[in-house]
Amino acid sequence: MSLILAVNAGSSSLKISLFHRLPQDPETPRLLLSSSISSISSPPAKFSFNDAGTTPCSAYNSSEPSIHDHESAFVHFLNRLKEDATIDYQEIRHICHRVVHGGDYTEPVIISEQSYHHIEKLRDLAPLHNGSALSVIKTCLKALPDALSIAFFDTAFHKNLPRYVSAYAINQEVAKERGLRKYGFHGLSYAFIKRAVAKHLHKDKDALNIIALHIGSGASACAIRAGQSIDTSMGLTPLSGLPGATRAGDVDASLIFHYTSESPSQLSHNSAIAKEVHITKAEEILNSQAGWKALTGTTDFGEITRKAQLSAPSSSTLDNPYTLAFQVMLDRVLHYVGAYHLALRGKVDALVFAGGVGERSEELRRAVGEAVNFFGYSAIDERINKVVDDFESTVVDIGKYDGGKRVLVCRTDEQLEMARECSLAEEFWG
Ligand SMILES: Nc1ncnc2c1ncn2[C@@H]1O[C@H](COP(=O)(O)OP(=O)(O)O)[C@@H](O)[C@H]1O
Ligand SMILES: CC(=O)OP(=O)(O)O
Ligand SMILES: [Mg+2]
Repeated sequence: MSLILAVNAGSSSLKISLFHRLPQDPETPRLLLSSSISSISSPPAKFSFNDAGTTPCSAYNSSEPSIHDHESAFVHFLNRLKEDATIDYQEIRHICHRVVHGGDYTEPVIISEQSYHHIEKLRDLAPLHNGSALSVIKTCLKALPDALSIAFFDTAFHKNLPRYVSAYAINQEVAKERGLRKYGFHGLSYAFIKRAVAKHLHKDKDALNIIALHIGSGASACAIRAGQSIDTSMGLTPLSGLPGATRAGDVDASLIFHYTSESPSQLSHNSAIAKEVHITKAEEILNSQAGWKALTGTTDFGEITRKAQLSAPSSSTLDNPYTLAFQVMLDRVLHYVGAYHLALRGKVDALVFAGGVGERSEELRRAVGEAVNFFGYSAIDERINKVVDDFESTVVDIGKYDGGKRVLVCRTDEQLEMARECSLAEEFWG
């Protein structure tokens, strides 16, 4: 039996799936089990382990205060896997690792000393991700030495961004020398979404035009034309664009120099108020002390929608921090949907919601749906929007059949995307 383990180190979670590769059908690896550790950045972490191979499928859930980072999360998973009587973990031949920043690497690579160092060098450009992925890779090399570790990059999907989209308006010699350009992220998710939506719409995936929203702890939007990413909201790092659970998203780049602990009255008496801010401090503030968490105190977008007043916002309802956080998110999402609608010249097959929030927040989908209706998207069918979780299919159509462009929810699966690519190229990996 040839097993493929796929590991996805997200900013707040570690998602792991184990697949069986069938040589007669390499395109469709069969899921044997899946596990997830969520809320890693807001402990206690939640651990789940679902054995899809047993009938009925057995599920185990627990709260794990001992898990404090991605490495301890992975070790916890491995210990649980070793106890599983139905699986022989020694049969794992390939381990696929989602690595968010690949820099100039645009294809998956086998982990070697050279590729490991390449990923390590990019650590600062994905501070919530590359280091965590490397800690899991290191654990795998030690714990499963006979399996081949392969890195799959989020950035790869955006490799053909037009130069005028990827270029920042800065000195291009410096930009080239230091690799300062838009890379874009969530690429494994967008690759999965592209295939799943094309199948759902019975369209050739290389003729598909969609606006995809991957909204989880990290959130981004992507304009896909003829199957290719032509713009995306994250940039040099996964910080820019939409706000996330702990990330600020787009802010005026000068803001960080003014983000000091001094009171406004002190500031107004100072002639020079901009401070020297160390880069690591700036990164920490914008990546880990911002986003919905900074606005409301919680990283859980579900809690935000439960506590927000969702009717039309007014100055009094916006005093409620949950309402403010919801409206900020909605405003930024609409900003990108509008821009990408134009980038695609209105030729859009579907608007697609994905990611932990996109797949679960009926409220955000409803609010976005209402706003984009005049662009010719179908009105949201509330009977479906409210019960998306009850559907088993990968793609759920939440738009009414009123002749408009489709509005879809896609249960994205970065682990399956990697396992599929790995399985198709097994001979190449050896
Ligand atoms: N019922 C829900 N409604 C809205 N948001 C939810 C719900 N459940 C989870 N979420 C959000 O999903 C996010 C996790 O998304 P996910 O894509 O799994 O994360 P990651 O970015 O770590 O991969 C959490 O930050 C949480 O805010
Ligand atoms: C790129 C990124 O932000 O990923 P995630 O949403 O999984 O943290
Ligand atoms: Mg994720």
